[in-house]
Amino acid sequence: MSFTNNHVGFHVFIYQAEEGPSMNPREEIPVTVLGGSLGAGKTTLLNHLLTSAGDRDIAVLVNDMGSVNVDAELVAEESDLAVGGGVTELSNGCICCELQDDLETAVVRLARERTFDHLVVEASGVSEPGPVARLFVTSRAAARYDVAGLVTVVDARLFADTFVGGDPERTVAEESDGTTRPLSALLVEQVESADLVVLNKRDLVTDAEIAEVGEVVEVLRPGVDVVETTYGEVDVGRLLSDLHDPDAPVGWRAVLGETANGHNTEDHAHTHNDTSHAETTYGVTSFVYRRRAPLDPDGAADVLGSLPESVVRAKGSLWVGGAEDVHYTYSQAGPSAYITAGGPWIATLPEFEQDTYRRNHPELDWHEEYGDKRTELVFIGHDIDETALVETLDEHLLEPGAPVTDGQYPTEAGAEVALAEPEVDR
Ligand SMILES: Nc1nc2c(ncn2[C@@H]2O[C@H](COP(=O)(O)OP(=O)(O)OP(=O)(O)O)[C@@H](O)[C@H]2O)c(=O)[nH]1
Repeated sequence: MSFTNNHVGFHVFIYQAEEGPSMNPREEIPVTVLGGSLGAGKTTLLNHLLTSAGDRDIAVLVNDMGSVNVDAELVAEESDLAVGGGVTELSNGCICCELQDDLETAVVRLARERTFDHLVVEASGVSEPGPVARLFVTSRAAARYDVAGLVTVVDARLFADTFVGGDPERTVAEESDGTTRPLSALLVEQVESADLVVLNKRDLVTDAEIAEVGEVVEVLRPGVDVVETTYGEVDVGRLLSDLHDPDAPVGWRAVLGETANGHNTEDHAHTHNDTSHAETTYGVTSFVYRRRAPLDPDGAADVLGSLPESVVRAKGSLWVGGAEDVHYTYSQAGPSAYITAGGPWIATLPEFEQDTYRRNHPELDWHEEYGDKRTELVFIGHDIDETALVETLDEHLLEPGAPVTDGQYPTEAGAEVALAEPEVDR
């Protein structure tokens, strides 16, 4: 079976086992959200899933935009051939006409109209699975569904080339509507939100490369389940099992000593005004740079916009000279680095607001003089020359309140400055 149409929206395929659905219709339906960069092997994995579904009735929802159309055909076609007509399209082949991109309406309606054991949603190429999964927790869909897992399919070859000293063929992730994001940032964020990481294209990397990729994945998302596959041949039971842990640690937060909700898990008194080290995990190292002083904006841009290649991931809070009220955040993943203006530091709020905030956030690392204002950056990578990096950053520290004449960053909340961006695909 194949079909073509020019609608934008979602396609749903339901693989119906011969015995019919086995679940109680009133139970919440488990949802697995499948993410991964363009070409990582999501469609290949979906085809494997549908051909190995056994007695499960699985609904697969794929984002139908431009090139993804072809994927929809592939899923239908291949599964059709392999399982003998078990895959059917919902609502005359396309539910997009009235629903457009309204995934929420689509899944609520799907649960009402059809009975199936498990929903698999393919998140589109440049998105992270997290926001799609949140839909099943916070919207009307929450009543009918339960998130079973966020699965990220990683192109192991591309990941190795991007983070393990290679030379990536692609550096920018592009959606069919023309939206682009640095591929490195996307790869990191997709791993950081995963419950299960499928390291696909195992055949294209050496044993040493896959070991290094595994190390980086582990430090980005400590304790995450990892499975290595070729052509997406993952154990279906494992893929669809209940894997989701909303409190699972994110690497950079763990290095800071924070939980998934941003709360500190330890007393940092001993690390004030100094760098602190996390355990070395599998040879990938991480450390925190903490100072109770602002950085000069030009210097920060220079250093943080051209970190050594040994740094895979850096993230944290910036106190910037000349914009002393604004809590900036910094985020780097491989060759991309951004500074974003956040809200005000708590220390700049009226006193009663500070008190209320601090009562509600007793874990907030508060300095007698500077409150929460701090420069606090986590660096994760391979054999980073920590001493050199710390010295360079220290050279750009300013006295709190020192005047800054140039190099200002925008101060309105949400404003972003790109310090480093990868070149568009060669
Ligand atoms: N060598 C190798 N190729 C693979 C593997 N898995 C998938 N491929 C190939 O990689 C290409 C992309 O695979 P897809 O499954 O279409 O990837 P995708 O993530 O669905 O891609 P988009 O839908 O474009 O985001 C195809 O040519 C697959 O045949 C693998 O394990 N090894």
